Amino acid sequence: MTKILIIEDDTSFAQMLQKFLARNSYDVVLSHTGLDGEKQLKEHDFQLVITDLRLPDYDGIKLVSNLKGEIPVIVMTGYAEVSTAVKAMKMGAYDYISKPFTPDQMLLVIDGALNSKPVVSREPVYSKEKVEGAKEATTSQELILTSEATQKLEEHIVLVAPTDMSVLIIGESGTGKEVTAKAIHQKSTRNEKPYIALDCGAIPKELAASEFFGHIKGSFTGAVADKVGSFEAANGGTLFLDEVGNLSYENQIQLLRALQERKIKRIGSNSEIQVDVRILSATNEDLKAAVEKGTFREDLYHRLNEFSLQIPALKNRHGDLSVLASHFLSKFNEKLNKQIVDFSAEVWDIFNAYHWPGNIRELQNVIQRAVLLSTTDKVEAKVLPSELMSPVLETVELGSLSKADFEKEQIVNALKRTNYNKSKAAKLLQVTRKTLYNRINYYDLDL
Ligand SMILES: Nc1ncnc2c1ncn2[C@@H]1O[C@H](COP(=O)(O)OP(=O)(O)OP(=O)(O)O)[C@@H](O)[C@H]1O
Repeated sequence: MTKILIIEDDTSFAQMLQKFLARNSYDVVLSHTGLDGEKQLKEHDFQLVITDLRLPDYDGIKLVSNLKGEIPVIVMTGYAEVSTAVKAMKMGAYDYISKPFTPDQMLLVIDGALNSKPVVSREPVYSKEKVEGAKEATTSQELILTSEATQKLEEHIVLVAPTDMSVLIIGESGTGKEVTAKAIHQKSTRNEKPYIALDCGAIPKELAASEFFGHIKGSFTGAVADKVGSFEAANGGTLFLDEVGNLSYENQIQLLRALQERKIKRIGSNSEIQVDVRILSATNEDLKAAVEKGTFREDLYHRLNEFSLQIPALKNRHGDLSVLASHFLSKFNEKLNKQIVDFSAEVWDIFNAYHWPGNIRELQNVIQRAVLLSTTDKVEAKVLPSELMSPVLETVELGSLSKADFEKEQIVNALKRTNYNKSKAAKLLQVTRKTLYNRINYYDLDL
């Protein structure tokens, strides 16, 4: 029986969830504090953790980061906490679910998490042995790029894919860096060889070398059997290093050496193994700035970045939004056995006005939830999560210049949505009319 740990300080809600999941054949252990949750994790083997993000004695994000991707984690968030949820996902959480949610939504997210790939995906997605499966994987992971903002990106993918150049894929969380990496592999001459993905953000630094290069039994405490590292597993094919900016300095040196010499040694072994691997990597932080700050090695940066692809945030690719939304609508219609034909005009307006901090992943989650909850043949606004309805000015520090563009966009969107009625726009933004006027003057918005 699958064992799940729920960490939630609201005891009656936690018990309700426990009963529901027990009826669905899950073995659930409850913890009402972060510290007790940690204790339970030490004492039992869980296949999944579901945790509230705000615990009185503990920060859910810290818990996610401590687990380092060893067990999938789903975070439960309250109203308008998407940005924190996105942060949790960057730290390695599998997914988030916004309260209030229906039991069926929870089952869907649990199902996804339990079937998610482990930190190191050993599955050669497009290997020779899996030609049959490869087609399936391609359709389910279809890369949609249709807007002007992504036209160049598509051209660049087509040009760089057949080469052996290492590609650095840059973009916010959920913009599609991993699907882009898979698409490059698929369009390359290595597409019948393995594709291995390694999440550098989720491996503890002491284990990174063993993940990269493998080890032999007994070479360190915990090395209970021989292990093939990602370089060897990807030999002849492609190695995708996700969140590469999170590698420790020491791990950066080890990686650089392997890339320069094209040879590796398993930990504890003296024999060198020749490897032929194409490296794709991804980052959601500014690696150039990390180089300037001295936290990321410049030589490694240039090795990884023979070519770079910048994936725009969803809010900057509105031409793609409608195509992506329709794509996810048919995907979830099929998955959930529904026949919803479209979104209402109001829903389209909301989609277009929203800033999508979780990018395409968030859009996909919103549509999955909407398809599940819809009872008519059109998705209506009432089945959308509440955070989409109210722009999140309150999470933006007013006056912070780094957030200026975002804030300007929020103001313009709110005004458009209220037909330029400043009182209504101020209400929507949850600021006073006076603040709104001040911000309009401050930004010199021509309205
Ligand atoms: N262009 C796209 N077309 C279709 N689906 C997409 C596209 N981009 C992303 N997706 C979907 O959105 C989800 C998130 O994509 P992906 O995991 O590639 O993002 P990411 O940028 O690697 O995120 P993270 O930085 O959090 O790892 C996936 O389910 C993916 O299939």
